[in-house]
Amino acid sequence: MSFTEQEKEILNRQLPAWVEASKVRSSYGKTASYIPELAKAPQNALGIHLIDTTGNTISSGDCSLSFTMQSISKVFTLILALMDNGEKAVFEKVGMEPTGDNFNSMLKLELVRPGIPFNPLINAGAIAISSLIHGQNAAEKTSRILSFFQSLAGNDTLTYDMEVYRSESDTANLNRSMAYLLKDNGVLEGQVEEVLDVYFHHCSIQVNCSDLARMALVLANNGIDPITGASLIPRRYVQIAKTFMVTCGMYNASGEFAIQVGLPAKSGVSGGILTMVPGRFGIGVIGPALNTKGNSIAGVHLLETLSREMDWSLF
Ligand SMILES: NC(=O)CC[C@H](N)C(=O)O
Repeated sequence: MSFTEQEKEILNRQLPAWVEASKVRSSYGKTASYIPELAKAPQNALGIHLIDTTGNTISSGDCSLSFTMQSISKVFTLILALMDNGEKAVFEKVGMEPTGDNFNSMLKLELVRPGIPFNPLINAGAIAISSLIHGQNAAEKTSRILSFFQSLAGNDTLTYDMEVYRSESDTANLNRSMAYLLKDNGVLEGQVEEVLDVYFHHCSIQVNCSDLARMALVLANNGIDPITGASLIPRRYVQIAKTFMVTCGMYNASGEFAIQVGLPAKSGVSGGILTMVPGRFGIGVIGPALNTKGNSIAGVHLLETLSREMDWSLF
């Protein structure tokens, strides 16, 4: 369904002011620095792009900014792993529950038996998912992921930011230790370093807000790209992905986000957020300064405003 005349009128009139008001929040956050390359992002940027099912778009702020998908990619590698292996095989390796811990925590891998990651959207779970992607070797798996993302974004120029890839790969001591623990627990298939290479590659796929919005639109439309009519994801797997986005997509701030915004969403440490109004719009947001939970501080504020003013909460 297209933007209504009233929605268009309100968004065109108010969105720039809402973006400006949320931008101010950036000074209370910080760009991620544990991946050194990410610290170079413009701290005060904020942009948003919306697309409806007939292809109308509305955008405001710093929408031309490119950034890496980071954890947002986990939604789509989960979907590809489901398409490759089916539900049963995937959920033998990862659980379905939120952790309440930080996204890169390995605490529960030792505390709870069996030592499988709680869900596919935390780092441990996404690394396990990377090992389930079909392909002869890391290069083939990586290129299958990239082509899948290109088709979802309707953009065959999507590629990796190799600086960010190298920066993460060179400094990923925590993810590396987690991956070796998973291997020891019998969760990871294949060679640990190969699995990590696939994971670092998909985290470093470079996008802008309009790519995210278009990918979100496919989820909002239950797996069919409404612009081309192509059926890209089985509906059941979209349902699984959207449910995880509500329960775990904003890490251990997912409950608060569900109350304040009430939309399925996934954030990444580059400051991107992919969200949607199901059946209606895909939405991409970028705001590199993060809050203490690792979510874009200005981006979350902007989505809270939009949801409240436009009455978009699903709940
Ligand atoms: N929260 C995130 O976006 C984390 C992704 C990042 N590549 C990491 O593994 O640490």
